[in-house]
Amino acid sequence: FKYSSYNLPPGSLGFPFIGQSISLLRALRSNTDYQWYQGRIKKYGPVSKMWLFGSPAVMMAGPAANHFIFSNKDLLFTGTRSVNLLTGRNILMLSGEELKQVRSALQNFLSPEMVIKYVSKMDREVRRHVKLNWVGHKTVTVLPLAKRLMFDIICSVIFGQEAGSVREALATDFQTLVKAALSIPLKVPFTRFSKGFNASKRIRKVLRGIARERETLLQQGHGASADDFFTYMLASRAEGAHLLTVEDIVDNAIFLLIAGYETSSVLITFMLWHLDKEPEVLGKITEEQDEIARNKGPDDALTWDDVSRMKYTWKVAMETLRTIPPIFGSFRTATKDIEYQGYHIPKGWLVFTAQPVTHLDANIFAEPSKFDPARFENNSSIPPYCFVPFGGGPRMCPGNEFARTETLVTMHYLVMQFKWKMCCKDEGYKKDPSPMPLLGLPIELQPRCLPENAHA
Ligand code: HEM
Repeated sequence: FKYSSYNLPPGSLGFPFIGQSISLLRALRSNTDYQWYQGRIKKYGPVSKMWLFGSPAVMMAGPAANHFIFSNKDLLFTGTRSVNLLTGRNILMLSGEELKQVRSALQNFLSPEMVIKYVSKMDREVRRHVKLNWVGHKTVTVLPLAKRLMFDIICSVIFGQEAGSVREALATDFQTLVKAALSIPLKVPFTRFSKGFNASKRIRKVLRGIARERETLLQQGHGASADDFFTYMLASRAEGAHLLTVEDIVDNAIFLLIAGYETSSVLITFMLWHLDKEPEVLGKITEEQDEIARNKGPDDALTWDDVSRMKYTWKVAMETLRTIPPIFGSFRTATKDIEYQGYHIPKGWLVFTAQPVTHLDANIFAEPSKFDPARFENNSSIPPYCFVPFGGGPRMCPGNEFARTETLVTMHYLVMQFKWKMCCKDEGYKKDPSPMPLLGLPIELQPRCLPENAHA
């Protein structure tokens, strides 16, 4: 009734607050989400309305919808209530001048010029992990190991020299926090949410302490050589680049730590999952990595130049991101009434687009279910807004170069040192909502005979 003068998109809103949430979450869990989106598109067309996650929502599909969502200035990022309560005032919740300042600071901190400096830290962490958790083991379970590795890498960049002690203290709390992010925000003891909330308080206390310490060091003129996120943000504040308080810097550090390890660990896990089924692709990656190793001494760390030569390995990563994107969709909220393809979208409604709709469209990617890294041979043949694992437009993932580099460094050492076989050949996966192999991907490991002169 409220919208009687509006031309709302087709589709039923269903039960208020619940609507289609359970049905979408169920489809994600059973890995039939693509069929779920297609079912709606067939029934209502590429734009349709529903209730989702407590809000009236509009699902849009296709490259034009991706473009619209990524670039419309009246659509804002929104976290769920749980995410907002757990992670505080981070980049996802900001708008206007504050967003501009934070976005620019994070983008600079993760820019290619900075990532070049992080390669040696990544190399050190990957070698340490491989030695500790992989070498000498007959079987390992990939997902938890990849998560811990990616967490330690992002910690080494956020905390700098003190990363070791901080990450030991916080790793479990971060896992609890991430698990709570999609829970119902009930502060009742022993619920997922209240455990996450307590974890977030502990994390915030430790990070606040570190930030204050770095602030004092900077004021005393001792911070110049520090290379951690806190010093970087405090120094850029002193130069007038932003006005963030210590509390804001802590909130953004928490968000970076989460954003920085969940997604890339999924990518690494599914690269190994695909490679187990694709011996030819594995052969080509191995050739590329052997060639890089051949030109290095046994203890030489990988360099930016080495990473830049891993072109085929990155194509395999892109094909993995196309087939199993770590983030299934982009969500925004309309800050005022807007129009899309003749339909009205009222202020306050959620708008979302799902990546698989374009990633698995046969008109864009021929034989979409085939795993074929060669389709990325010529990137310009992929039309704009069709391959969007990192989103697009002004809010595109600023960590994409960081993710590319840590993924390639990790794949180098895994491919060089091991052959692997999935313990359960037909292990499938679910999305909860990030994709995860049903058993976490247990694999049998065998050390690989290295080519002559190769480093490891
Ligand atoms: C394979 C790995 C990754 C994937 C697939 C990925 C994907 C994404 C996507 C889809 C978005 C949201 C885009 C949107 O809705 O428009 C995003 C945002 C973001 N990502 Fe990533 N990401 C990855 C790794 C990383 C890493 C390693 C970092 C940090 C070190 C990072 C930091 C961020 C941040 C800060 C945002 C929010 C940007 C903003 O609000 O403007 N991501 N990412």
